Amino acid sequence: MAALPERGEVATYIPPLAAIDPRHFGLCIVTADGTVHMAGDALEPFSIQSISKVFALTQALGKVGEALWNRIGREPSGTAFNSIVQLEREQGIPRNPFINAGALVVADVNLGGHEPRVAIGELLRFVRYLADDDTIAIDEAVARAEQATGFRNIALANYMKAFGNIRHAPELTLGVYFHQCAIAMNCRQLAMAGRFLMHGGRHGRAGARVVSALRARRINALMLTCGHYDASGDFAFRVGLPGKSGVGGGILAIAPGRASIAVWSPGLNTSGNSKIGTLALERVAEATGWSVFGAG
Ligand SMILES: NC(=O)CC[C@H](N)C(=O)O
Repeated sequence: MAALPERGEVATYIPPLAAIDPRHFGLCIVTADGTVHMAGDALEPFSIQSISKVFALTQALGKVGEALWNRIGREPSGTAFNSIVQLEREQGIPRNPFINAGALVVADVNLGGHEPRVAIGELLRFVRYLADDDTIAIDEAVARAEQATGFRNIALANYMKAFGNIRHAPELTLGVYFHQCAIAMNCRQLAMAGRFLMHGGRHGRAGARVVSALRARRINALMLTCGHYDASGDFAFRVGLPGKSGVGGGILAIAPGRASIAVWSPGLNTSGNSKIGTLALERVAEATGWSVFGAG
């Protein structure tokens, strides 16, 4: 699937993602007053993949609070999303919650001694609540494919288990992780779900509190510094907003106080982030002046 190299290449290591047409493009911007702007395939569902790490992190912080940081760092890794190299030197403590190793520890926290389906159901309900949309569902074919081919993730979970930083049987923790990555959403649903991060932790501008303002600020900070793996610096340089990508080609970006933005284009750059999605966000930031670093 390298027919359109200027759009990047779709992820092929998860078989159902290899079959997605790279010509898709969708964009949804929800502004602070609740106005929804959409373009292209904004209502077409796609696999949110690592964007789920934002919602799972929020869930885990709700369960164990700041104690989470005893098991996960808050520094950019400078390595690929699925890298294992730092874990040996750093005693099984992942650099941050957005690389796969960190997200597996988050999944382990969310599992919390229950059956995987309890943790998965809880996350799905949380995402549906955030998006105000009960139709959001898990694509079971994607979850099964990841379970069958996710050897790197299986290695990461087992390696961290050896350090005692995975508390459950690794296959249970992996089950939670694979299912959260397989949540299917469209750009509109995703932008709606990101509103709490634009509104300082509130569901809408005057809505119920989802998390404290401090927690929302910190999640945004982690998205800015770690949301695009070893390309997080480049994303901050080009777009200037907290953002989280997924290998399904989606990106959720937050302009605090101004907008929640979701973009989807399945072709990826070499760091596994949507190539055209990043470009589109760069253009949106340029056109609107939205940036956490000041307009320009
Ligand atoms: N960057 C991503 O979106 C990676 C998520 C994917 N499920 C994986 O574990 O490899």
